[in-house]
Amino acid sequence: MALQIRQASVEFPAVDGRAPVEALRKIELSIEPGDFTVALGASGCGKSTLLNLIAGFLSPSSGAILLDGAPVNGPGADRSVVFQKHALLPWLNVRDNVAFGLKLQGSSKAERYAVAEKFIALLGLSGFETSPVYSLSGGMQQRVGIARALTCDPKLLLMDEPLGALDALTRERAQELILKIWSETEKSVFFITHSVEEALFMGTKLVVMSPRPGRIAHMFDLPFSRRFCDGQSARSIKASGDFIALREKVLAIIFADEEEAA
Ligand SMILES: Nc1ncnc2c1ncn2[C@@H]1O[C@H](COP(=O)(O)OP(=O)(O)OP(=O)(O)O)[C@@H](O)[C@H]1O
Repeated sequence: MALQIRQASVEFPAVDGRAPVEALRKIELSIEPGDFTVALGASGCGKSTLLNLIAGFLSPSSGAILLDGAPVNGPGADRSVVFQKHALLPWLNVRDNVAFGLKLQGSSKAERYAVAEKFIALLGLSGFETSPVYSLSGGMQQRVGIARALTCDPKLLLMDEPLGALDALTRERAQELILKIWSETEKSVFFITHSVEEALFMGTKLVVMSPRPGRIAHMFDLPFSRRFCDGQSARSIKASGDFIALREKVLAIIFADEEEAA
């Protein structure tokens, strides 16, 4: 599934006497099958607005969002969203949370539990099927959220800072897990983060955005996630000279953009 964003702008109307907000200006971006596109940028530069456009939660004020050439008119089962706060249903156990999307689609209990089982295992949650989600750690709850997003077999997984609330060690493990799932399922991913290191490690394509108005300031093709999927360790990738050099380059760009915008 290919997604094209063509000259898309979003302006939020004036509310309570405040000026309208030009959240995105003329965004031009393509996501091809298998791409892992990461959006990085200062707070308020429009990353979540861009994700909401792709998800179909928002319509552009001008321009177009096309999925395989057809305009996106709203949310669809071909796109699933994972939020920073996992938005689980606290009164359901792990299995029923994971199977929830399929229930909404009308699958039988046997069908949805069979699919849920597969993703519970893929996310390393076997043995916790009947645990209430509130009894799990933050990292496990986030994995339940990712398993739930995967059960509907979306072509494009949209992740809005999914690892932002995790401690450093859990976050590194979750990064590796997401890359493993991405390479095994061959899905396309659109991933938002505030961490330059995470962005460089995870993405095949990096989109650096700048604020006021939100726009794409820079784009980079990245090799590191494919190296990880080919067997190189995450630590050795993050400690490599080309990774560190690009990290410093991207940091310098972001700081320069922020100074310019200030
Ligand atoms: N529903 C809304 N109504 C009005 N303004 C909005 C709305 N949603 C977002 N904005 C504004 O649009 C701009 C972009 O917001 P957005 O949440 O997309 O940025 P972001 O890059 O995701 O920020 P963060 O990294 O802090 O999550 C901000 O100035 C924000 O205040």
